[in-house]
Amino acid sequence: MAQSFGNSDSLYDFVVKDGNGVKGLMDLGLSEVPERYIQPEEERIKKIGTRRHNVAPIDLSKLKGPDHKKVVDEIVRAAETLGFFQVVNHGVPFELLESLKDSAHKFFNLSPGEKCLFCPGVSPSSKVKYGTSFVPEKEKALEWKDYISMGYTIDEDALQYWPDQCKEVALDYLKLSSKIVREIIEILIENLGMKLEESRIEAIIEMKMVNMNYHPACPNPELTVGEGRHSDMGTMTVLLQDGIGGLYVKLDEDNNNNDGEWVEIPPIHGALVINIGDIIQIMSNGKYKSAEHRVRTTSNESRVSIPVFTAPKPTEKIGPLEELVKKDGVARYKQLIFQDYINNCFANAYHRKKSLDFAKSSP
Ligand SMILES: O=C(O)CCC(=O)C(=O)O
Ligand SMILES: [Fe+2]
Repeated sequence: MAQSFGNSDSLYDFVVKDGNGVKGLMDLGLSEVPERYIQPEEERIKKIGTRRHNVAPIDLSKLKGPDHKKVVDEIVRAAETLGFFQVVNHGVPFELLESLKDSAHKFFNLSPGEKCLFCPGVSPSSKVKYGTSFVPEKEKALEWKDYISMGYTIDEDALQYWPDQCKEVALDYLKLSSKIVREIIEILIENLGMKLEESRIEAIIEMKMVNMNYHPACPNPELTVGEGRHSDMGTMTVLLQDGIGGLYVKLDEDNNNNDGEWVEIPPIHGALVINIGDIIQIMSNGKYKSAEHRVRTTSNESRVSIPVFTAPKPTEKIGPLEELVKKDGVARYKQLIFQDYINNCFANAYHRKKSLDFAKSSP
């Protein structure tokens, strides 16, 4: 028998404050989504008629052979156009990818009480947070998503504070993904005719975090979103999605022949998705794209996705690379402190504003 929520506040308390999440809501046996989850028309995601971005994944192992230049060109082209691409032979073992997905399901299948041991204010570390939606206290329509965020500082803390169900695999994944990120950043910077010192590259990916996202099967996928439109505010993201699908990326409106069409990044078994973040778009003076993306919900299966986010530390100064500004004759973005950028992203996310607009230099 489905529990009824007398008003929107009691639903909010149940899902957000009491830590039941969307999973807890679905476990009540709802046959339709509550009002609070219904997205405005323009944010709903149409499955039918959406093209799949059927581009072969890039084989990273070939960077070490005679095809080096060809692989570099593929990476650069993808970063300059869609800002999303998939990679295989990336160094993260297949078994680890499988364990990650299993451990995400294990964590979200815990009771609300067990998951809420990681709720803000209760969690043993401010770097570890279980929650739902994005900024639920500010959002009119909630996202159909629960998540656990695990910020990295040192191995000992990860092994002490991250949830037992996933800490070991998540830590291995974070380390291997960081290597991929470093390698791709070096390629992208070199392609601009520059070389960054090792310490500078480390500085722009100093903050590292693994998230596990959980989108329960949803009775009304046509009305909801698993994740609303956004671009990743950090440097680069490595993403593992399961086989269910539903990740949509917006094509660059500047490319002629389309006006912001959304395409689906199809799941490829064993592949990882690479997503260029806002910081790389800013540093490259707009040459590489941080694309808007969002996630659809599904009616009959629960989806998991596991991103590793990398970003500068909050006090880091960011802006277009100086040599590039000289070459281009214009700075398309201003210099700013990353913390100010983060603050702006959180303040505007629920207004669906493009976070990158804040960094644009005045005309
Ligand atoms: O679930 C996905 O496929 C994408 C997740 C995502 O965009 C994010 O967590 O920033
Ligand atoms: Fe994202």
